[in-house]
Amino acid sequence: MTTVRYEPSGRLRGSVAAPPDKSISHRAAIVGAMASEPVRITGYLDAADTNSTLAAVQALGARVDAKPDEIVIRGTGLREARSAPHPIDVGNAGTLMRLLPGWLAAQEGRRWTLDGDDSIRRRPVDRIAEPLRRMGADIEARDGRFPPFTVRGARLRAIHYELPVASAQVKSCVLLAGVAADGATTVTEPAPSRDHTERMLAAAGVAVQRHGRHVTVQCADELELDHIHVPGDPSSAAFAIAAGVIVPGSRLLVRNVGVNWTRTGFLRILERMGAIVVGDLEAPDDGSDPIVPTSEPVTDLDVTAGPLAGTVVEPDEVPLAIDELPLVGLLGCFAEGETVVTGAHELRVKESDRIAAVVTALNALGGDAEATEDGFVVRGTGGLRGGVVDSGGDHRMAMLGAVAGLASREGVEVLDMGAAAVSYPGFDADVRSLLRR
Ligand SMILES: O=C(O)C1=C[C@@H](OP(=O)(O)O)[C@@H](O)[C@H](O)C1
Ligand SMILES: C=C(OP(=O)(O)O)C(=O)O
Repeated sequence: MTTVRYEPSGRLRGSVAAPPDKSISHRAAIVGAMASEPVRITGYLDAADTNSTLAAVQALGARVDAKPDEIVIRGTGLREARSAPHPIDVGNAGTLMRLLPGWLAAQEGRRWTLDGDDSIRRRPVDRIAEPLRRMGADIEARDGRFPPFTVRGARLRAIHYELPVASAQVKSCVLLAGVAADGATTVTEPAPSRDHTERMLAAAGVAVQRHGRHVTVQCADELELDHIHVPGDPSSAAFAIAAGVIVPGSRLLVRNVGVNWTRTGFLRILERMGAIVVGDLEAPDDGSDPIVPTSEPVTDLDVTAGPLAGTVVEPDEVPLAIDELPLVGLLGCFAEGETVVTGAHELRVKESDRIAAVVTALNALGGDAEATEDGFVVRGTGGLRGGVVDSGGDHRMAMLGAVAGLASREGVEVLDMGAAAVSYPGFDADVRSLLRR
């Protein structure tokens, strides 16, 4: 376990490029494996989670050629995934665990087991088992809910599925299964969540339409796309942005940040808190236009430190900022008044229970945070003293601890900082490049 200490940094200056997007990389590898012709992927994320996805699609018969600046995947086609003699290891990656079964469910007469690390074994899969069973596949999970679990493929029927929770992973699983089912599959979301799967399927020639909260995919014979470019990850960029906002005197450029509006909830929350972050964001879509975009916009963000005010994050905003909510808690310690996150019960089933983890970490550093059933309340205390944060193996908690250290009065020691490699292996080097030399 790597322990790393982050000292109070003084103002941050310079520029960093956002690392490639984890969500889009997972999807690119899976869609590449589902395609019949080779798919070239540029900007693929080289991190633990997305490497698990490359290994998984190889185990299913896709060929992966990794070159220094691109990956070429020669897929098996929509309905030809190969049987695997061993369980597929999803490692720590919830997105892989919940998206891949959508494709596997459509493989008639074949069966796979999926398993992962200790954290993954605590994360529920009944949320994908239910719709996939309704489509005709069979899923058996430990205690009915947890990995390891098996997926038995079948000839799938199209369904209309109303998501009980706003989850892009469950939506994507059903849409991927829908592409290979008979007919048109519709998913209804309680609130919009990231739409990378819809955009990528539309780019691959699948008929995808959105009507308000409903997304419909028509079945297809094959996916056709020859190139996918992965933009920078706004969830990873959020750590540098947060540091730039709370370390007094900072001014940073965070380059190549994906700004698909379904990922920029954190930037809108920051704006309400009074932060100065300037860039060319995609405008939110009100759901009235059925056409799904096929591209992923990017921008450079210019970040300046300044005073912050507390805010309330409402349930509908949660899916649009889900992985950044721990950082909203951290920012709350530096803001005037109260910062409240509501409707975020889902945080309890991430790599760790992120409601408990955030509250424990912030209080250990001298903050004033309280857990609620579905979120937290943080009272601004004018900053943080410092201390020790245990990441508990959760990459986002590790990086939160590091940012807290830079902005603290006495520094922060992060236990198991190595967890950052799940999504952002270059995090420590990027942060240190912003320190005054
Ligand atoms: O679809 C995705 O790529 C993701 C969706 C979110 O999970 P949920 O769908 O469980 O909210 C998010 O927390 C995760 O990091 C990635
Ligand atoms: C929750 C996350 O990812 P996953 O669900 O893919 O493990 C995350 O990256 O914060």
